[in-house]
Amino acid sequence: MKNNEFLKLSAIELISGYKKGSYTISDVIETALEHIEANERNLNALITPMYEEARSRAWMLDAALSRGEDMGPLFGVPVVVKDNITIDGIRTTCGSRMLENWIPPYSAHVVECLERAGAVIIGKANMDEFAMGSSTEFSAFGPTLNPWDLSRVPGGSSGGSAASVAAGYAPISLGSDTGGSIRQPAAFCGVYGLKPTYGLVSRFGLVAFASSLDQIGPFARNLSDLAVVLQVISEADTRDATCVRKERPNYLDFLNVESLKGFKVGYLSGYESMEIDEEIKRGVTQALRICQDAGAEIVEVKLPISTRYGLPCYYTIAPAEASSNLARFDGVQYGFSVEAEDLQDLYLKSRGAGFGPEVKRRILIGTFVLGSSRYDAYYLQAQKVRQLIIREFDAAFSRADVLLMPATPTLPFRRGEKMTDPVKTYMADLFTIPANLAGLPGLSMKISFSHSGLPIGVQLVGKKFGEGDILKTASVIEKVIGPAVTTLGGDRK
Ligand SMILES: NC(=O)C[C@H](N)C(=O)O
Repeated sequence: MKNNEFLKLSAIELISGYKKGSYTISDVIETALEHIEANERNLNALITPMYEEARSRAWMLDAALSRGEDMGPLFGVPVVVKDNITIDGIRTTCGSRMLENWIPPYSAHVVECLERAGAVIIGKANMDEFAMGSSTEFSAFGPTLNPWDLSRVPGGSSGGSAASVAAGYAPISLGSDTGGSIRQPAAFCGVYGLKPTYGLVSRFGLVAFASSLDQIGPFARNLSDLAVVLQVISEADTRDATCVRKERPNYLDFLNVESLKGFKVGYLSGYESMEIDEEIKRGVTQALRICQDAGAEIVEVKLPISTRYGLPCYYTIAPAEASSNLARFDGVQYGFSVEAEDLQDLYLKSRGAGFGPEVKRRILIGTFVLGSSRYDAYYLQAQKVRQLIIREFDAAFSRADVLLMPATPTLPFRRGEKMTDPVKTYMADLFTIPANLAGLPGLSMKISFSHSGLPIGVQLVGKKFGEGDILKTASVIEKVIGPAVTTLGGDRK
């Protein structure tokens, strides 16, 4: 096998090659690291590549393999982890100057799970600062570019995680999604990205942005890999009080279904009149047709409150929570500090120099809506709208098992295009935010490529803990359109 071929393999294919002795884990990791080194100058998908750690872990796993030890479900598989998820001893920057030199003394629950499963973490992915943004242009470490077109953004905030999987750095990666940060970059980079149900995956070790919305989830290039990672990281954990104790199903059981007979797919109507890219609308229609051909009943669903008020509701609640969560970065803790005259001056100067423009904007908005004279008019009102959105989804799920809709209103946009107008950037989350507000799982997947060669994504939203329904529907679609591909000479179809 030519070395580059390793980079196109799925996690499951890699493991089967190790088992057969076709190549070693060190061969694969070395190839991935060389590929990263050759491409990072263009792509900038990683803030911290972990060359030495990955090499020694690969060596250790090869030795374990030769001793015939048990292989976990991600044995020897290269993985990239978003840089707001802690790894013991590896700096975790959150894309911010504020944490530029912060080395956490503990690993996130999901990282422990990955390591127990045998994964080899090869780098920490670039991201919008503190996960605030939709283009990865708000990283203090420079923007990540879209591997399908370097003049365009990869989406955000988990742009580095999505770009890594699309560019063949690793078959899987982890991101976090507060308002679309997994699903929107997955759509822009043409890969799978899943935001699990709120409470399915422990956030222990995830640096908090908006705690009532944040969830960690996987990126992959095919559904089997995605299901394996979900299985591995969704292990219950008492260190996150929101992580549910209920038993998780075997997510692989939902794949390889032949038919959707007796299953109802909700088609989100009413958005056609909005400013949505025509090719994305056609992508949704194509996905619906595949479901229908597989025997699903297509029912019309309306979400008028979510589509109209989801965005302002999110951009009130998320900044409010962020302004509180980010209060801990005060110039005293976490290492970042600036010379100052007194304590007040230290706060002002450290926060002034440590945070970038979008984070400052969110803190200002959050502090504003929580002010005692404005709390009722903004924050409380947004909480009421959130309840209405939850009820609206409950009604929709009394008619349908899953909902199918666009992942984003536009194809990947050009670098710099939306930097001067934050509201334009916020619009990128139009279709992803409602699932966060209602705590529901959502998957974004590539359905095809546009005439200009850019990936087109669609989104499936499920009931609470309905990841299985999503995987089942997506697997029927994958069977027709094939898995996602890397930019390494894969067919764009
Ligand atoms: N964090 C997210 O899920 C992304 C969202 N675009 C935001 O900036 O809040």
